[in-house]
Amino acid sequence: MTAALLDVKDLEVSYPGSGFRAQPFRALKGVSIDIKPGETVGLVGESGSGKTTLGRAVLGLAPVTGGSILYRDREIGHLNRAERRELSSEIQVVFQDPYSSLNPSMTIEQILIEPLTVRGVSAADSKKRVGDLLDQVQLPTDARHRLPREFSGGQRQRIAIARALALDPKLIVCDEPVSALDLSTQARVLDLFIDIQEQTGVAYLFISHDLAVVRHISHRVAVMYHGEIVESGDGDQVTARPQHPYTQRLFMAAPIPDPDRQGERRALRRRLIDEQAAATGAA
Ligand SMILES: Nc1ncnc2c1ncn2[C@@H]1O[C@H](COP(=O)(O)OP(=O)(O)OP(=O)(O)O)[C@@H](O)[C@H]1O
Repeated sequence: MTAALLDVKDLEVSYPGSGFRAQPFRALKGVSIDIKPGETVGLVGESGSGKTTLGRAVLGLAPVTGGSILYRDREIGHLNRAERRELSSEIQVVFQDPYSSLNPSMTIEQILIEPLTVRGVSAADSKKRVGDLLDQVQLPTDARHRLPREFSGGQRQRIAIARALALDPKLIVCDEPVSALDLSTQARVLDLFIDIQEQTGVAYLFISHDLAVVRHISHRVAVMYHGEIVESGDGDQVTARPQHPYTQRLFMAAPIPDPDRQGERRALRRRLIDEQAAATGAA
């Protein structure tokens, strides 16, 4: 038993050649990363570096050609049907674009009930759960009868988060979930992610190209460059005193103060995660 919820080791992903690339393309080269229960690991990197590919691999959606992905000590490539079904509840995803990720013809209630119905939750329990989910993402309960187009980008992202939470996941892959939002909305949605984590103990793999966003939310940060993790560690260190030239370039483009107002809160959150993981590992 390890204390990690997710343990990725030496992961290789190759896309088959097609179109402009005749040869297979190695999108991930020996990537190792782990996430503890309740922890946020931020994944930062430039466009095309492989961040989404890693997120998709964790969701079982990328052509893995080597290495391993252990989720709660089980190799996700070797699960039977029942285990895969369980895994698809426990690992959820929130995408970047709140405009295209919600079915425009379904009401919010229908959107949130869908994953519950698939898992056989009764109609009465599902309706109650919708109320709880809207509450959790700080939307009014009368939102349930409205359509996605009646909401702003930030509110739609809250709905996407509520949908991801419907089945009580242990891990959410968040792929650039605030990149399409304006700055003040970004800050509120990031704080919502943190509040939800504190309430539920869910872990996040949080993908972003923005160092400040990743620093705000993450306990630990990994930097991806050309399909490899080139730097990782404590979020404050990586984001304020970067070592790799790529991270340094990012930092030069948008310096982040160190320490900042959130520093103490982050340090406390980090300590709690480490203590919990140590307790689990010892059990
Ligand atoms: N389905 C696919 N088939 C072939 N190549 C792919 C496929 N998906 C991604 N790639 C390639 O893999 C590399 C990594 O892509 P990926 O989308 O993981 O990067 P990213 O860091 O998430 O970029 P962005 O921030 O732009 O989303 C890119 O060179 C991309 O062209």
